[in-house]
Amino acid sequence: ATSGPGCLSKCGNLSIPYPFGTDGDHGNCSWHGLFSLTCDKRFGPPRLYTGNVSVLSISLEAGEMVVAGSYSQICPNYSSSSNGRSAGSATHNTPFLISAARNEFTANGCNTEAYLQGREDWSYYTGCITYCVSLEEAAQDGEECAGLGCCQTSISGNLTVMEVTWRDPTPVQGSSNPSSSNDISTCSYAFIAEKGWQDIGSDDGADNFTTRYGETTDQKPIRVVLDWAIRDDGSCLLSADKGATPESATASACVSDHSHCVNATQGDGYLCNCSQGYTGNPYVANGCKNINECELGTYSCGSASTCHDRPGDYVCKCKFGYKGNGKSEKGCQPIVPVYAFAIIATSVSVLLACFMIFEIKKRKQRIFFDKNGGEILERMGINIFTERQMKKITNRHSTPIGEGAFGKVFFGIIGRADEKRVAVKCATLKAETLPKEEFVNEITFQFRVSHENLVRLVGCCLETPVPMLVFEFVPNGSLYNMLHGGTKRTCELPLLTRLEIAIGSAEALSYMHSHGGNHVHGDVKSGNILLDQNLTPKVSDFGSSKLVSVAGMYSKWCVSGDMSYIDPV
Ligand SMILES: Nc1ncnc2c1ncn2[C@@H]1O[C@H](COP(=O)(O)OP(=O)(O)OP(=O)(O)O)[C@@H](O)[C@H]1O
Repeated sequence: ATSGPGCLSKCGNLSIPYPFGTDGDHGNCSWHGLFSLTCDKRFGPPRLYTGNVSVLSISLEAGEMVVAGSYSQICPNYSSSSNGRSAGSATHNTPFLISAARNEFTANGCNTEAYLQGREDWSYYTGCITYCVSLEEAAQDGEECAGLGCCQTSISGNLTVMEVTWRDPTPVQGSSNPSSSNDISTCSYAFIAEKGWQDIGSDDGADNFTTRYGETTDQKPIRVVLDWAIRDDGSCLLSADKGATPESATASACVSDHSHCVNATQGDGYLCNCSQGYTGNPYVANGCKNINECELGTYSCGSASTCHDRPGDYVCKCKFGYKGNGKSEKGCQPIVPVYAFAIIATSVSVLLACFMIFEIKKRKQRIFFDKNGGEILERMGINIFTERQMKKITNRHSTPIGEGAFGKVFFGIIGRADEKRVAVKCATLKAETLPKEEFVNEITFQFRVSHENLVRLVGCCLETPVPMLVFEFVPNGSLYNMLHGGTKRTCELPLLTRLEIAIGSAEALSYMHSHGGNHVHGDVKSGNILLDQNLTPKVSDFGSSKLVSVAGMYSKWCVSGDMSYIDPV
């Protein structure tokens, strides 16, 4: 990120980010030559220097540089007077200032006063007094510097010149002279260093000063934090067309897209920062690069959302079935609320169950239809009704007109315009049907025979375990009811009518015996002789006992019929 070819981007392990650069042999690499560093390759690894001070690290974002500082010491054998050796530092005419926020002044020793004098006119003056009766009393490594063997104090900002001076402390009134009363013969040290530096152990586990009061050989470099900034180049300009927000502040050194200007931490001048969502070097063209938060894992998206990178930002897109903003506190909410899911799921299950019941019923109906020879009968032109049609015909079995051994008989109406009244026989007991072939023959025969004294078979429904038989409706009920039903009509039947009923019934039997081959009724009784509106007899149940027999009642003797009419032999 340096300004020209041949400029070093690294010195040893340290990066040299622009505006810093190594000038001299390699040309003008630093910004306006003001951030010039030198890389001393005589060391292995090479060391970076600003002037004669070793650079330890550079931070572009914070505008800080950490350098190796020096310390001042005074030892008893040098002098018992006030002035010892002193360490000074000067940063005037450089972009650097000693960071007041990040450094502090420390003095270690027993019975000593260390002063820090600063500013170019030496008008700044602060100091630290330490005293201890014995070294045992002095603050040890890691203990707080509170005056006993160790003292620390904050420093003022904007210091460009500093120097440490020493003086023996004035004896405490009432106590004996410390310098003569104790035998402490250690050296004292004073330095400016990064806050907390003294208490941070070095890599090999030893304290930065091996002992605070002993010889300071092989100690780690004292870390001093310097604030740097682009100085003498005006200050940040707020751009009106961008809403004059701090993020819109510009300055000539902030050349990268997505960068802005911020005021220097200390003193005049400014720093450049990459805008939020970008990182890199704002001092070079295109130096600020987008941060892919999704890849780095530095995003915070709610559980129902996924991270998607955007230039300078990221979005949390809600997963399928959710809506909202995964970045917001509310996060992504299900599009369909949970209770709606439950309702939908229940409805779907109910629908599914209904569909299955319907399917199972349909299959059963098909099985019975096939078993009862439905296809053959259909081909023969027999009226075959579906179970649904039967419900409609009987108006859901709403009008029962009688009950026999076989089951119940319901009144029904077929058609609308030319209404045909019918009697529908439905089995209520578990019954056995004839084998398919015989059943088909019998139905066909019943359907085709036609005699005015026979109850005509109109059709059948084959979708039930026992087929439903549909007969023409005979309005005056059975002869039995007419004779014994307790109505006054008993006396109303004149002899001639009775004879006509007997003749009509006999003609029906004769017809069946002569036209129907082996068709015997098997259950001739007054209950099976029905009377129409003209009291014309119509023999019913002819062959229907054959079509359907009640299991376990008659079939086991191979005899069908009413017990009271059966030949006792
Ligand atoms: N075609 C029909 N028209 C009018 N009513 C009928 C018809 N068929 C039957 N019924 C009425 O239904 C009653 C029962 O008839 P069903 O033939 O089932 O039994 P049943 O003949 O009385 O006895 P069983 O079943 O033992 O022969 C009859 O008594 C009659 O009143």
